[in-house]
Amino acid sequence: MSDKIIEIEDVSFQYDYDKTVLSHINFSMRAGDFVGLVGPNGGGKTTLLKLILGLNKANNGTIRIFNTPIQEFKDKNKIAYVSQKANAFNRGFPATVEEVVEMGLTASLGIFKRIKKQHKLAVYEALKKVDMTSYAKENIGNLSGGQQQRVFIARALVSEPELLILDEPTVGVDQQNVSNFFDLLSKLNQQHISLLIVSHDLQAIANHVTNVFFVNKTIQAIDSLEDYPLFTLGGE
Ligand SMILES: Nc1ncnc2c1ncn2[C@@H]1O[C@H](COP(=O)(O)OP(=O)(O)OP(=O)(O)O)[C@@H](O)[C@H]1O
Repeated sequence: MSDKIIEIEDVSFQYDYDKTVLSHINFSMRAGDFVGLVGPNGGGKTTLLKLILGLNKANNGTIRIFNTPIQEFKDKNKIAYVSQKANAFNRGFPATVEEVVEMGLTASLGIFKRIKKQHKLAVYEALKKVDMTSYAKENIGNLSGGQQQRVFIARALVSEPELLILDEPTVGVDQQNVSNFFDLLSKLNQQHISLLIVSHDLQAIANHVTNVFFVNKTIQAIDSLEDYPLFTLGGE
């Protein structure tokens, strides 16, 4: 059995019949990889993530997730997704950090199940992994963008996924915290969580990931980000 956790072969995708967003994509990722996807705005990065998550359905080609054809893949707990702008809570949002992380257990618990002691422990462990235990009782809306993003990672980690998918998690986060955030991702990667991340933070990508791919309708593995001028990548 292959150790590839994602295998995409010759996949194309269109939202509208006259506009191909992704064309003949071949891509794979192995357990333990930390993969970065870069490319211009509108190049199809989020669309590709949604294909992998089963939220978009490919027009052609095949996708295998953890060695299973995507149509048959049911083990949703193996993958966690932190979407773009997940950190858009305003100050008045009535939930504590702890409660937000508990939401990550809803898929396995069902919404009306009581949170038991072992679930509280899982929430605490997840917060520990992102260095946020001291904020457990804080209102989520009172946290900075970078802190909120850590809480979302904790919410994603609480179900113990093997693959964490992140779509531009550092939008609106200042440079110092971007660097700290990527350090955290590297730490998780060392703890055997595979990571697939879309980001415009090219420097952070260059410093942390194991493989980088350039997505702009097609996909291409790249060895050095210096091969691509910043404006082509839509960098900030
Ligand atoms: N639900 C949708 N319906 C129709 N077209 C869409 C939809 N979502 C995205 N698109 C189009 O598909 C193309 C790719 O969008 P996508 O969001 O995947 O790009 P991206 O590389 O993630 O961009 P960005 O870096 O700006 O987030 C764009 O032209 C976009 O307008």
